Amino acid sequence: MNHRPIVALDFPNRQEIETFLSYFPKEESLYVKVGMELFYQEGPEIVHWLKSLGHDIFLDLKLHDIPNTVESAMRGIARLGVDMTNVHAAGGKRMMAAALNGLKEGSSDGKPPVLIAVTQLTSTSEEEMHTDQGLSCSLKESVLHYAKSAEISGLDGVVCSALEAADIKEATRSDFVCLTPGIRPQGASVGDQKRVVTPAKARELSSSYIVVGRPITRSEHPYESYLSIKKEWNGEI
Ligand SMILES: O=c1ccn([C@@H]2O[C@H](COP(=O)(O)O)[C@@H](O)[C@H]2O)c(=O)[nH]1
Repeated sequence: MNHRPIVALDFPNRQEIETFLSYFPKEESLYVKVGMELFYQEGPEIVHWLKSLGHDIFLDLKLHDIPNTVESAMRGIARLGVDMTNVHAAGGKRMMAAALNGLKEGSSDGKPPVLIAVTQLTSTSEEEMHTDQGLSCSLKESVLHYAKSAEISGLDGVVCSALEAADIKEATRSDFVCLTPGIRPQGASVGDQKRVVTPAKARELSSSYIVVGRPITRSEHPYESYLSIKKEWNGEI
């Protein structure tokens, strides 16, 4: 197994990314996450630049709007040539189907990016879900409900905590993707995350991809931290 953790490039500008990437060997092809912070500052050019360096891109903009708006936005995202992107499952089945349609229409090579849906953010606890969202079911039930909705809408998978991945895999088709942020090596600071799992545990619990930000980006030795997390994720330590 040689799976790369997806590195969340949560930086405010390209200059800070250049500094961060200078810790990595030039030939190391990474799978990186471009999120709102970076994309809203630097725009689509940041995607083109990262691709030109040989990196794979997960564009994490978590779209959530009326179906027509999301469909049009996804047409543009497909033209950027990213590898994976996402919406919020809470936008509903019609919105998710429209997102998929937009991606298909926008991809000139007939290979649209992988499309996944956020179920419950990994920074949300069960208690917060009850009070903030007014839901009375368990968090796991809510996540499973959103995962099934995403599958029915034709999406490739979901964003969830690794804590829910095994149940989702059981309830969906065999190649359904469970991309799991909220990853923390043993003893690392949890920050604002609530449903956290170590890289080794995420592997055990059937995550398809792990997304890791601060344990790598805020490390004094980013490349060493990346390699150590990658090894743990691949079951090598
Ligand atoms: O439910 C979600 C969805 C997305 N994220 C994103 O993943 C990274 C995690 O960063 P850490 O620094 O490792 O906490 C971040 O970019 C989030 O936007 C998530 O954490 N949870």
